[in-house]
Amino acid sequence: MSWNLASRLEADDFQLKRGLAEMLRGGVIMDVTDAGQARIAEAAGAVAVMALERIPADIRRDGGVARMSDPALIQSIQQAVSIPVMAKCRIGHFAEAQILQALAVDFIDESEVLTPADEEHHIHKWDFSIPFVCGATDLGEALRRIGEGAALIRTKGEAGSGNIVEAVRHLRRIHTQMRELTQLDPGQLMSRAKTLGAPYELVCYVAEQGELPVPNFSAGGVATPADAALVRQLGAEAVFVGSGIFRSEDPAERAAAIVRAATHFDDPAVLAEVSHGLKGAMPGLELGELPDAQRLAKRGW
Ligand SMILES: O=C(CO)[C@H](O)[C@H](O)COP(=O)(O)O
Repeated sequence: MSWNLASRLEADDFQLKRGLAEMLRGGVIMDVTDAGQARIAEAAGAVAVMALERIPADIRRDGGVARMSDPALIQSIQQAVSIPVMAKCRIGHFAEAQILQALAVDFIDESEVLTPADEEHHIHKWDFSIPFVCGATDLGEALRRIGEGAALIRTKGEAGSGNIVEAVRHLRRIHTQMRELTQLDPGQLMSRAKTLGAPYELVCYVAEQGELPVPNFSAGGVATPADAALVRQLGAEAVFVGSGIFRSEDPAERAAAIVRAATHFDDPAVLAEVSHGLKGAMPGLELGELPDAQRLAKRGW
């Protein structure tokens, strides 16, 4: 295989992975912890589910080490639904990723929601035939993950918080940084690659195209239909939702409402209709006083 990044991104196998990510555009990917929840998600119109043992709010509450889910759980969810099934491995835990690949999940999420296994290295994702999704809080982090082979980026937000503020921060930051790149002279791009800590070829790509070479979704803290509409209007091409659905008082209704909101994100009349009469949203966390050690978005680099 060529080590040239541009030719790797253009290769058929990467194009296929990216195409799978593009098929999820406009939709909602829901965290589910059992087959019953997966069926609720599918019936509500989710484009994919993320199989995991605990939703992020419960991982946050329980503390301790959070690892890849039991394969039996993942397989029971694969059998329950016909939509794509994603599953998470720990950052840098390539052996968990190998297991998920053997289970033929549709996407592997190298996720900060689980406890990192390696604080220095993320997985070399080019080694895998299954596409990876990775989180990012800024453009440099997004381009580093793509440089390692990620076919889909999601802004991290602050998973399990029920608070949209970090998702908004990360989306705005990435879009601002991409716009800035398009204004630079070619002679300024190497210097910018250095400050971003990002591969030069990918910095040049964004400067020319004004966008990432893979889709960018949003995750972390979506709790209401309006939250989903907000991140879509800020440029997220699809939305991951976990705790906001299954920690609310009305998971099935809320799931369907969030799907409609993600689709009709720029139609306030539809947003008013789907927001009407829902029961209680998940309780949210005020993040201002949350110490860094409890911030999942700080995991990875
Ligand atoms: O973990 C995820 C991505 O890796 C989740 O899909 C997402 O971040 C869920 O966050 P929340 O529970 O706040 O909706």
